[in-house]
Amino acid sequence: MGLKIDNLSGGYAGNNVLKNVTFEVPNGKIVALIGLNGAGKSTTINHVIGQRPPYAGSILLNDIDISQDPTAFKQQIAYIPEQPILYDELTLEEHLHFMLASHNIDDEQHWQRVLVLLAKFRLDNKLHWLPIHFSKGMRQKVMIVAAFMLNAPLLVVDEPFLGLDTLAQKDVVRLMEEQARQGNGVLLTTHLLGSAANYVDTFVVLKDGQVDFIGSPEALAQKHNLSLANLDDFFDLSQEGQNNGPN
Ligand SMILES: Nc1ncnc2c1ncn2[C@@H]1O[C@H](COP(=O)(O)OP(=O)(O)OP(=O)(O)O)[C@@H](O)[C@H]1O
Repeated sequence: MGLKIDNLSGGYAGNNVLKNVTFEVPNGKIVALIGLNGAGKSTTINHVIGQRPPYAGSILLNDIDISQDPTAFKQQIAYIPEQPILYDELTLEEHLHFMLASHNIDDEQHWQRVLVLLAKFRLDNKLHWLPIHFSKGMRQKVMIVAAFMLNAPLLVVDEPFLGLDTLAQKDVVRLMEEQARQGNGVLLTTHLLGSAANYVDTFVVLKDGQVDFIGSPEALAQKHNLSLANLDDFFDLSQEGQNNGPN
C-alpha cells in the first residue's frame, strides 16, 4: 500500500510531459523525485495532488483511485508547495483551523500538536498575524506547519528547503523522518542530492518526463561511480550526457 503511480502520462494542454511514469511511495518510506530543470518533477507532483487529471495510467493512494474518488484521495494528502499559497485576509490561526476543517480533523485534539510545531518554527507568538506581515521564509514555515499538523498518510513536498534558514531545514528533515517512522509516506522533489542521500530511502530519477532510474542512494551513487558524499555531482554527469546528445 501507499502511493502507486502506474504508467502515468500527463502534462499540460498541448504539452504531454510525462510518459509512462511508474513508481511507488510505500507507507513509511521517503522517496525523492530528482532530475534536471524541466524533467517533469513538478508536473508529477501536480498530478499526485490532483491538480491535473492523468491523460493515461493510474494514481492510487492506499487503494483509493484519484480518478474514481478524488475527494477521498486528496484528504489523505498534506502538501507543501514550492511557493507558499496563503489567503491575504486570514490570520495564521484562521489558516490552521481552516486546513484542519478541510481535512475533517478534530481541531481540539490536534491543537496541541499545532502549538508544538508553531514553537519549533518560532511562529507561536504570531497566531494573529496576516500573511502580509510575514517574510518569505516565514510564509514557507506557515505552509510547513500546516502540512505537518495534518499527519496525513502521504506528505508531498515540492523543494522543501527554498528560503529556509539552516535550522528550519534540519527541522523539516527531522519531521519528514518522523512522518515516515509513523508509517506515512513522504514524496519530495529536491536538487540537494548529497544531503537527501542521508534521509531518503529511494531516489526516482526523471529524465525528459520518463523514469530513468529507481533505487537507493547507494545504488544511484554506484551506478555513476560516485561516492555518497559526491552525489551532488550527479547533475553535472546528467548535463554532460544531455550535451553529448542521444548518439
Ligand atoms: N503550466 C505549464 N504549461 C505548459 N508547459 C509547462 C507548464 N509547466 C511546466 N511545463 C513544461 O513541462 C516540462 C516539465 O516541467 P516541470 O516544471 O515539471 O519540471 P521540473 O522537473 O519540476 O523542473 P524544475 O527543476 O525547473 O522545477 C517543461 O518542459 C516545462 O516547460
